[in-house]
Amino acid sequence: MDVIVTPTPRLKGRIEALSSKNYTTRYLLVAALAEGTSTIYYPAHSEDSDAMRRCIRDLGAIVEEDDEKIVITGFGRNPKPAEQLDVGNAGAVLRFLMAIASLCPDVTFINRYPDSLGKRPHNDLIESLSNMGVTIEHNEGKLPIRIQGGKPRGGHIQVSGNISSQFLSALLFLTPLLDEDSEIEVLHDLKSKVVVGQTLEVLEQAGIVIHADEDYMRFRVPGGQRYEAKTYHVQGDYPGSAAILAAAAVTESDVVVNRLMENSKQGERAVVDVLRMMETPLTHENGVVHVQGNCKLKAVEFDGDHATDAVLAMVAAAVFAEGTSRFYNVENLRYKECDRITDYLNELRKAGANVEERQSEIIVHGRPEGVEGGVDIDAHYDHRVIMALTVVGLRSKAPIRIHDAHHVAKSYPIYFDHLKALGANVEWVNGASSSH
Ligand SMILES: O=C(O)C1=C[C@@H](OP(=O)(O)O)[C@@H](O)[C@H](O)C1
Ligand SMILES: C=C(OP(=O)(O)O)C(=O)O
Repeated sequence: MDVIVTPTPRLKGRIEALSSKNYTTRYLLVAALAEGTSTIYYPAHSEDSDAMRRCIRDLGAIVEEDDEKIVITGFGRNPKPAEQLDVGNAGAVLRFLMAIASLCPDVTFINRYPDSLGKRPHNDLIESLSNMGVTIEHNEGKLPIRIQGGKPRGGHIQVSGNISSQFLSALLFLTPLLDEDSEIEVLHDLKSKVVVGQTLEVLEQAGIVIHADEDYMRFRVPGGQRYEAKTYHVQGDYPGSAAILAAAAVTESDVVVNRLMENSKQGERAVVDVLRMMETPLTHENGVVHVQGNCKLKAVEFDGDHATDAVLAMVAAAVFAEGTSRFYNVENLRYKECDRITDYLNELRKAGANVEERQSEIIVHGRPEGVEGGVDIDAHYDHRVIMALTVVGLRSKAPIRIHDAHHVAKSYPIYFDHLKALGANVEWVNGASSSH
């Protein structure tokens, strides 16, 4: 399915932020790793969280749900031997479960998205798990991946952090269950460091003890621990809401988004500060962000690694800012659902934006007068590209058509419903290519 985004000068209304994808996948996992029954209130409903739910079920968790909650009876440290797992296009779900699958005799992760997740590298985690005694067959570090585990060894574990923080998070979920104590040492740089804070927060809520150095480069993990069954409440999602807030910033708007905690550990909450730095009129109080956009934005310089999943939305806002914006330290955007630097900037250029790339930087020469639009956009299987290009389309001179926009459901299936509720002119239409 495609979406046609027709220029929309005004947005107005109030929405509830969707629930956080990253917290939902983590709570599902720790609930599965506990032996009793846990309850997760207000879980996210998206392809990625569905992937985690499906896989923990395949590994033996009992999952029941109604409109407001999921109730899970976990398998503890004894997942049921599953032959195959299908994580869809979800990177974090794959990496976390690769670690947990090493408790199973023989599991293969299938390659259902060869042009997206199928291209992403997992070598760093494969190397760490192999050094722990797990046998792994893989396609040059990519899917399909077969894991023959059983009894991985703790001890001194090294993992590289310069491609993705998910490899480290995966080991933090696994090591408390091992017989031995572990010491995890992060090699090179640690990208998306803030997300590790979410992993540690959830582990602590699940009763797990981890001693982390302040810079998150070294961890001591006592072995022989048990995950406790608990009740969890999922907070609102900043990465998805970042696109809504950017849309409000580039239009004349009066938009309220509820359920965005000021003290959240989601790095993407920085979108509020960045929009403020860009001089968008807004307030953030008691979990409510209120944007009163006036179409006027100033350029900004920002270390994107603090808010990885909001960078594309911020770049979309910068397309209409006065001056040149720079988003630096973002190289690992190249290893996501698509190359979020080269592929994304190509689509932005088609729409008329003036953007440049460096290996680890995105530079935007703003066009406050608006961009031409009137083009077809390739989604590259990437929900965040779809959301960001929609923001650009709202302020284009002619409509843009985003092909295969249904991939927005990876994290935010109701994104276009929310935008419509705010008055945006967005319409689903049947796409010519149904193969994606
Ligand atoms: O741990 C997680 O849930 C995530 C970590 C980040 O990935 P990287 O660490 O690969 O940057 C983020 O971009 C992704 O959407 C979710
Ligand atoms: C990159 C993302 O997710 P993942 O790495 O889990 O596929 C994302 O949600 O933007």
